[in-house]
Amino acid sequence: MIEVESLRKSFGKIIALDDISFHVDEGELLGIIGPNGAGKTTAIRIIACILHPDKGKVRVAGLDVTHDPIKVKSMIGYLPEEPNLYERFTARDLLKYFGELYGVPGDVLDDRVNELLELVGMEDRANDPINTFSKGLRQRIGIARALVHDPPILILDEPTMGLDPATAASIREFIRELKGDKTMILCTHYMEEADYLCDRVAILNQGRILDVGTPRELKSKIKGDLTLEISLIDPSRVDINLLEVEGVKNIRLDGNRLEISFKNRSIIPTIIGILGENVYSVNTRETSLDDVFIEMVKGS
Ligand SMILES: Nc1ncnc2c1ncn2[C@@H]1O[C@H](COP(=O)(O)OP(=O)(O)OP(=O)(O)O)[C@@H](O)[C@H]1O
Repeated sequence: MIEVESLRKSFGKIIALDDISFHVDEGELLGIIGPNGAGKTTAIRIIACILHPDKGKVRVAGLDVTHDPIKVKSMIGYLPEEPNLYERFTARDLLKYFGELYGVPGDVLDDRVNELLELVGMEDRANDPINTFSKGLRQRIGIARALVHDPPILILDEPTMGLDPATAASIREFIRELKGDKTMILCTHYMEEADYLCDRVAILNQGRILDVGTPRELKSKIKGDLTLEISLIDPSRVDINLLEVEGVKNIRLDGNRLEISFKNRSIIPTIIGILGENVYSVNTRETSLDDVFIEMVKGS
């Protein structure tokens, strides 16, 4: 549905995107994760026809974004990082205004607006002006605005940034409910969010894609499926070479904290045996996308 090929974009001397390629299949939710300034927003703004690329190609449903920007825009709903909403409009009027702008026929517009207000749980605030809304309500109305022309594609830039945990969770559930119906791109700094929602995740750093895969593939490739967190009594007595037994995928020693990742829990007794009485405490946890992100960005 979306094909990005050898995309480049610079702002003066800053190379924001340095030859990136990826695709999003129809009905898929692709996450883009990366540190600040990695180029995430630049990439999605080019796909949404807000920025022009310097080089490379982006096709949306077979249409080239530089040749057919109007048609492409009509297929995309875009929630920017900070949606610029018309403050004095009521929620209902804002949605009607954008519906008209996108050419939603008058006879279906009222129903569509009511449906969207219900979908984002804002029927009771429909007639209140935007400037009375909290950040969470603004995000909800921003998402409703992005959906007003019923686009097949939804692009969300940090939809839960700065929201309290309960509101963030309800927005995540909302995105999850749209899965399959819409082709989606989600930029996020929250690794758990990417893990929970995304079919595949692209890791972007300094304008380059480090890897793309399902959260499971990425975790397994980098770290194995389990991580042993060991608190040591005397880190200077640890010989890392001895711990590199078969099945161990990654070892990190930081102060008195030792992290060892592996695929199969059967090697745990071997490792504990090697460390012997130097072990103060042990904890086992599943490898997270956070681990993958830190490891990849550190090594790039
Ligand atoms: N309009 C602009 N003018 C100049 N530099 C820009 C502009 N937009 C982005 N950049 C630069 O391009 C690089 C990529 O920025 P971008 O906003 O795409 O990153 P990001 O991954 O979305 O970051 P964040 O996670 O902080 O939102 C950064 O170095 C940024 O400063």
